[in-house]
Amino acid sequence: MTTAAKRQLKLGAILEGVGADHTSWRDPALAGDASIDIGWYIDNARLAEAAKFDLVFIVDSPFITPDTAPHFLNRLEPLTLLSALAVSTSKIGLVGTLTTSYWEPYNVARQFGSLDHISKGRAGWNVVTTGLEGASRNYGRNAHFDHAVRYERAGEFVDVVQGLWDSYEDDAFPRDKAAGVFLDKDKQHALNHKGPHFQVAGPLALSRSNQGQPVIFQAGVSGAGRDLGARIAEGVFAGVDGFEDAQEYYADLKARAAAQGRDPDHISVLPGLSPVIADTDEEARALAEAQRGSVSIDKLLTQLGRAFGYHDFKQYPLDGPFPDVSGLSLNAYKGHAERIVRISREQNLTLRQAAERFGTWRSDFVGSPQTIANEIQRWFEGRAADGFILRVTRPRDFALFREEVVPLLQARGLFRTEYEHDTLRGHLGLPVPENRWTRSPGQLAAE
Ligand SMILES: Cc1cc2nc3c(=O)[nH]c(=O)nc-3n(C[C@H](O)[C@H](O)[C@H](O)COP(=O)(O)O)c2cc1C
Repeated sequence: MTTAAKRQLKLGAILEGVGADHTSWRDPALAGDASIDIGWYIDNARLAEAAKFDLVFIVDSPFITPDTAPHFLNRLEPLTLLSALAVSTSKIGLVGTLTTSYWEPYNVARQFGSLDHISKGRAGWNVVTTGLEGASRNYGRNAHFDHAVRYERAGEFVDVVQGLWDSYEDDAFPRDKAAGVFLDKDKQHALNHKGPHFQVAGPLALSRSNQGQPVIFQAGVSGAGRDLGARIAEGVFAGVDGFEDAQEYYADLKARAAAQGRDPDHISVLPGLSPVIADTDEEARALAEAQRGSVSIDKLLTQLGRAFGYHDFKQYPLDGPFPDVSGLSLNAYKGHAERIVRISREQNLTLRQAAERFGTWRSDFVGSPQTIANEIQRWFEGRAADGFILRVTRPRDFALFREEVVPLLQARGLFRTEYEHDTLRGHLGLPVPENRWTRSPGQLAAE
């Protein structure tokens, strides 16, 4: 485990345009088309880079309903968008979400491998299996893969992609003009994967980048999700519910990684962060209350239903107990749905209280810049987080965080004042993965 002296906070910025909630879009300072305006993304990626963030993060899902939150209703495809950001920035990491349920490993290996070359080693892939059942109907299926099958496929999918990324040894291309030798054929390798879900021959027509391979992110909550994250993830976007829940998640994920023979320091736990910042704690609390109060109960019930595959909670009495949903197939965002049910039962929440608690991002970070910095430090030093992923939408909130909170973290020696590396692996303190075809027999035997 890294000693406290060497540990540095990691900060990411989710670029969410008009917002994944139901009120940010009404902010007068936010253009209504921010989610489809490449200029908005370039501007905010550059602001995050100027504040020395580790990465920008693009979330995604291939299914919407009329009630979906504004940013998700009308947005750009992550990889297309990140390629434009790659040529508009020079240091910050570029992490995109792509589902393993409705893509092919060969294509995904090419796309993220290409982004890694275009960005000179700054690409990351947020591996999701898609929790929204409706996505299946956009890909010719009548039903979504069962949760357990989704994760089985996802594990094999990532293994194939990482195998394809190693198709060429790093010195496979001598490009010897005098001798007329472009490729050393002994250093090109076919994967010839044959598994329960995928058969992929390879090789991939793309060499490795200067960070070896893109960084793998994940956001599992359920047992299966955590096990997959512990095996493959180098960054985990954690959806946690307060400090104690975050400490439990952090300890559990690191233990699962160690149990699978991994260095727990090579998996960063990064909870989402939606701070509400004002000059004083009182003003910030009032602002948070006003923001929360501005979301209609209808919208809160819709957002609550999203974790249950957009189940319609409007059919139940608002001030009655959280309804019995045991008949629902929790095949959507299983971990989130199970946690909502558990907490609602444990705390005897009414449906209204559950909608207010889980229907919008609850912020544990409300206060003056000092208060926010203190709470970030408490989570970081209390091993509840290795860093955070800041949700970027309202300009004022992002500006306050960059200009008021980041300098406090830097003054405390918790966060970088300057980039020391050029790749995403470098920023995150991750090793460049050895090419499997050039590992020594001893290393292969040790695996
Ligand atoms: C902060 C955060 C961001 C997420 N972003 C996405 C996303 O962009 N696309 C997606 O399909 N799922 C996303 N998820 C959902 C996860 O991939 C996963 O399905 C969910 O956390 C439930 O985990 P489980 O499947 O292990 O129960 C996100 C989850 C969290 C906590």
